[in-house]
Amino acid sequence: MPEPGLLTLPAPAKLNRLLRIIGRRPDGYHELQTLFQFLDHGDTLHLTPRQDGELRLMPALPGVAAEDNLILRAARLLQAETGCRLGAEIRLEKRLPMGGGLGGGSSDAATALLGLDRLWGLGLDLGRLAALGLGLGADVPVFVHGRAAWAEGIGERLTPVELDTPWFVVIHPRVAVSTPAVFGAAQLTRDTPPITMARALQGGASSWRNDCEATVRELYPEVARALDWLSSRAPTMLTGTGACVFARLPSEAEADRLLAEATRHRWQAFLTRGVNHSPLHAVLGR
Ligand SMILES: C[C@@](CO)(OP(=O)(O)O)[C@H](O)COP(=O)(O)OP(=O)(O)OC[C@H]1O[C@@H](n2ccc(N)nc2=O)[C@H](O)[C@@H]1O
Ligand SMILES: Nc1ncnc2c1ncn2[C@@H]1O[C@H](COP(=O)(O)OP(=O)(O)O)[C@@H](O)[C@H]1O
Repeated sequence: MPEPGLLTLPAPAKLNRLLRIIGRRPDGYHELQTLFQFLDHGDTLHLTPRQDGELRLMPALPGVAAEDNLILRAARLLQAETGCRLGAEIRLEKRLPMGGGLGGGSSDAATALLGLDRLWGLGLDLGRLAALGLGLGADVPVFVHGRAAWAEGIGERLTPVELDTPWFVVIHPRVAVSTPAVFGAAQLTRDTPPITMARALQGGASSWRNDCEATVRELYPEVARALDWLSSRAPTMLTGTGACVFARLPSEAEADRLLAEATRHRWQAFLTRGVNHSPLHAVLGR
């Protein structure tokens, strides 16, 4: 028997198919140009309403205090913003590595915002939920809108795009990368000339690069080893500030063969496909 009021929702991963750092704002945040695409792989959230207004999250994530968990922060923000007096019981099935550049925390937060909006009958539009989400992290708005996107600013100015949808073999080099450490590194290049979205799309996947790669290679030798191994077999990039690296394959069969080889070499890896529409929005019908 399904639990009454239970809502089970995906929190998909993302890849940065391209990432250019074109400047730094006075507040220290970096101005980016990036292409976000979702994956058909991610975390799952199970939400049930509570009448007493309490928020409970299970299980705890190693190294993350409950109050710092982006799911609880999103839930509290929504309660504060709307005056809603309902609460929720939230169970998180965590599959995405933390600090992996796959946006797991941001995606969990977006799924909590959209899921609780539905559970509590709030009816907020995506623009308002995205504005709330931006206060939790630069990557949250793209997950709220649910469309693959060309992003500018710190990642909040979004234009929906339809990208190619290859199969990917993603390797997690078993190290957590600190996003502030990469953005704070002296050697990071911050002066890549801006380009138009049209030019970026015209260039196609073979022209896309990630400006964080050289710095992440220097700071995290495990990531450099994964990039070297994978790129000798298929076109490969770093996602976000890492740690995950991904190879792009034209067919599932080729991706399967590469995954098998990666596993034999004891890499922690998985196979997935790029999707331009978030599976979260498909489930919610938004
Ligand atoms: C760079 C990206 C690309 O997708 O990478 P990943 O973190 O997913 O690897 C993201 O924009 C990251 O977004 P997110 O992880 O939400 O970052 P936030 O929590 O907002 O910021 C963490 C810290 O990174 C730095 N930061 C982040 C984003 C940005 N455009 N410029 C920055 O300088 C700031 O020092 C900030 O305090
Ligand atoms: N629900 C959550 N899932 C993952 N990380 C979270 C969550 N809540 C807070 N965090 C914190 O956010 C950090 C970045 O997480 P994550 O989004 O997984 O990585 P990235 O931004 O590199 O893709 C984690 O190291 C953790 O400290």
